[in-house]
Amino acid sequence: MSLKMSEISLIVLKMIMEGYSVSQNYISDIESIKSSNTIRFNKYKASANNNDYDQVTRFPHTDKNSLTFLWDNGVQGLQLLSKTGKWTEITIPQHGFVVLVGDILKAWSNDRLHAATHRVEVSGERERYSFGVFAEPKEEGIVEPRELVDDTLHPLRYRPFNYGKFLSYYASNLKDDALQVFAGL
Ligand SMILES: O=C(O)CCC(=O)C(=O)O
Ligand SMILES: [Fe+2]
Repeated sequence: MSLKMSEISLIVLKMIMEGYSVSQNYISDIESIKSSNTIRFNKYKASANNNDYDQVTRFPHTDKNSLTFLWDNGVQGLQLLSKTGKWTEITIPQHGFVVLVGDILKAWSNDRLHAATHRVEVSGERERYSFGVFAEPKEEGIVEPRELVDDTLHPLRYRPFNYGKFLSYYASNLKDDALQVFAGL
């Protein structure tokens, strides 16, 4: 499973980056600091009210890794915040999954890709279970946006940074603007 997921995450990563016509060298750099995937199960109580946060991923957040793959047990509840500030419910298809861009891919793409803020709200009587595979760089990997940068519309937005240090910084304050504060220019 983990090996297959690594392959899929690399294919999706490549498709996205090739869509932006970045050089093969750049894609190889991104690939070369790939790591294994972290896996997480989430459980959400049925009809929990909004103050009853039994699961931290109920809170609005962006994922701090590069790409996230999500499945659920058919009890919907995942919501994405649009750029215009509207929450939209996302249905994860029964035999499919949803891919979310995380902060690391946002940085690598020099903000061309948007890491959507998301949260979970469960209503109804059934518990929600979700399963996430989180593709991320090695802790010692350096995230360095070099391409997709130009002087006019897309000036460089992030300094090169170490993924492990970024995670430690986020873990120490849990603020969702961690990427901007830690590495933003
Ligand atoms: O349960 C979900 O659908 C979302 C989970 C999530 O956002 C996460 O694990 O980071
Ligand atoms: Fe998430």
